[in-house]
Amino acid sequence: MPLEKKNSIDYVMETASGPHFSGLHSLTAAASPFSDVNAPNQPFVIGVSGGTASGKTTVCDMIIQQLHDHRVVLVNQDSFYRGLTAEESKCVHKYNFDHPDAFDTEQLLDCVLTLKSGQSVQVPIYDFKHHQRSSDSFRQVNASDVIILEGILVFHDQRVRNLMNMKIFVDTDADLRLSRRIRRDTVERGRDVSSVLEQYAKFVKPAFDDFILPSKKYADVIIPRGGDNHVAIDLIVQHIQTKLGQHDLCKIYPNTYVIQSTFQIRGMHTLIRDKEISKHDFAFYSDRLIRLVVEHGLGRLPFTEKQVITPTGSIYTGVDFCKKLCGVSIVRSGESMENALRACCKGIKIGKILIHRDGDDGRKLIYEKLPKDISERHVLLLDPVLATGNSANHAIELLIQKGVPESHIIFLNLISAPEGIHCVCKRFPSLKIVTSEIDAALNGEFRVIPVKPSSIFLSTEQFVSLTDKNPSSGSPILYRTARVFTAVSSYELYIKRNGTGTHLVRLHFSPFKAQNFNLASAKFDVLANGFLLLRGFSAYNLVLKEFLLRVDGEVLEIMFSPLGNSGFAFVCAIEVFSAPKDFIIDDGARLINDDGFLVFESAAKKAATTLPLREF
Ligand SMILES: Nc1ncnc2c1ncn2[C@@H]1O[C@H](COP(=O)(O)OP(=O)(O)O)[C@@H](O)[C@H]1O
Ligand SMILES: O=c1ccn([C@@H]2O[C@H](COP(=O)(O)O)[C@@H](O)[C@H]2O)c(=O)[nH]1
Repeated sequence: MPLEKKNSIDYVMETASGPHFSGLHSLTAAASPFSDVNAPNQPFVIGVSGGTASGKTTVCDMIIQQLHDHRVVLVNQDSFYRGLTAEESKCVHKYNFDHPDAFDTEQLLDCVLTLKSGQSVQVPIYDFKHHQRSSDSFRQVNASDVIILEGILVFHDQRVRNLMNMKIFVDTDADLRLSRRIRRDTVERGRDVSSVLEQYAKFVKPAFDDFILPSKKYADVIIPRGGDNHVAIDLIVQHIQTKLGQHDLCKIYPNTYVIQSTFQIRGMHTLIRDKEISKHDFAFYSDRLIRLVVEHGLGRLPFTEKQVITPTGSIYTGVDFCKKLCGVSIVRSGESMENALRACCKGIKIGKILIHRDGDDGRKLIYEKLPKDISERHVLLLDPVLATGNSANHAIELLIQKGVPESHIIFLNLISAPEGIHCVCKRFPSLKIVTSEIDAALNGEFRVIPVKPSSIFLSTEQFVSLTDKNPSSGSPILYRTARVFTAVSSYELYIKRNGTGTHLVRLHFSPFKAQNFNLASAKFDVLANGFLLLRGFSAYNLVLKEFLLRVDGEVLEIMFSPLGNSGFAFVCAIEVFSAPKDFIIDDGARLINDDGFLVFESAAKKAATTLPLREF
């Protein structure tokens, strides 16, 4: 069959037999071919060592402060002091706290390995005054992006060193360290100066020379003057941020860009993923996130240099935006990104692609409405969730068939799954993907649907609201207004959480004349979640149409598609009622007619129109 025919709306609608899914399909982790990349990102482990009172804790605090947009946990080697036995406690001044054996290194190893595996741990609490661990309390340390392991001997054991991605040695003058130690131990640890000096001479200094200083060679970075060295700390933080900001997939596919994560962005993601979020907040925060993605995507467009004269008469050399641009949303969910795109690019042209699954064999049908000159434009392809990537690939293929160079396509997502990134980037290496978060992987429970769950959401701005100025007497108010759509437009109705079930859709059409529109001359198709409800429909009188259809999910999309010369569609009112789940008998429904009866199989997967009541 010629492609033209295959892509025609008629063909799509004729052959449509199942509901449309937005491309978000669940895969079990086991089924995923990308298990290596899907494994949760390993935390970045930083080891910080140095002599006593060198400023290790101070440096760690400064790093944590600057890494404010990441989850960072600090693990102190001190927490793993074994604690003294009753016998040892009696002559504490003979105990060497600076020898590697003073620590339970096996427990420390376990702790870091557990945190690296993404689990939380209970870290012991050590009391320096009594040289004991607390017997009944622990500090809960949660899994995080960065683990900082700090202590005088954290570089001593090779197994601990091997867990570190970065090793920092804080190098502070010995005299300064001693003076700090005297002050700290007398003020904070209840010691007297002579015992501090005695311990220092007997254990602390020799252990520094024997174990700590020799471990300096393992350091990747040496920070002279500890916390006073702001330049070194800034450089370290920048390096960590680069490492963290770069998702593994961005290293594999350099054309994948994840917008820089901040607490604000993580906070917004936390909100929109919270099943308790209100509709209003969901719409507000997802829109904020989408705008960030759109702005980032626009930043990936080519630009030309431009000079302007400022009000003070000087020349400002800047850049000029790329003008040949358009948005294309993958219907249905992509439309939720259109407003953000319009807010950023005034008057931008927006096209639509509907990917329609044809049966269960994976075949797809495509309906499109794209700007005629799309081949000359850079395309921002919109779909908030990149899941398996199948729908995206169909949409991209279509754009390329329309003459858009692959490198002129920027695919914007709110949330991307690794499967989707692999699927799209492997096939289209020159295209760019911009996303605000890459999820761990798709799994059975992963069903983020970032469409705006407002009770009803109109996806277009190309509509006109009409009012009948001369209504016939007694005409209900419902029929005195209408919405006219001059382009493919859809309403998204958020039904309820997991609204799977049968719904009655009622459409009201009352043709009147207003402004330059004669509603009786409108000719259009109406689709609901991909089902063709009305084909080539015109309303010459007041018409009420009812349909029963099953909705799998939370969103019911009703789409109006103007046809032929009329160039517009209209509707006066839409009503949706929920029916009991088993309202339509799935198998065995029969239509009795003169020739016998017709048996319907999988009736619930089809749309049914109700028949007008007649008087006999
Ligand atoms: N740059 C600095 N200037 C002044 N005091 C400092 C500085 N760095 C650390 N200190 C002080 O020295 C003591 C030991 O510092 P700390 O960071 O706890 O070292 P460590 O963790 O290496 O034992 C603390 O009392 C701290 O306030
Ligand atoms: O019960 C204890 C345990 C340890 N110490 C001393 O503490 C330092 C290590 O901590 P820093 O914060 O790195 O200075 C070590 O030199 C031990 O001597 C102690 O005095 N009593």
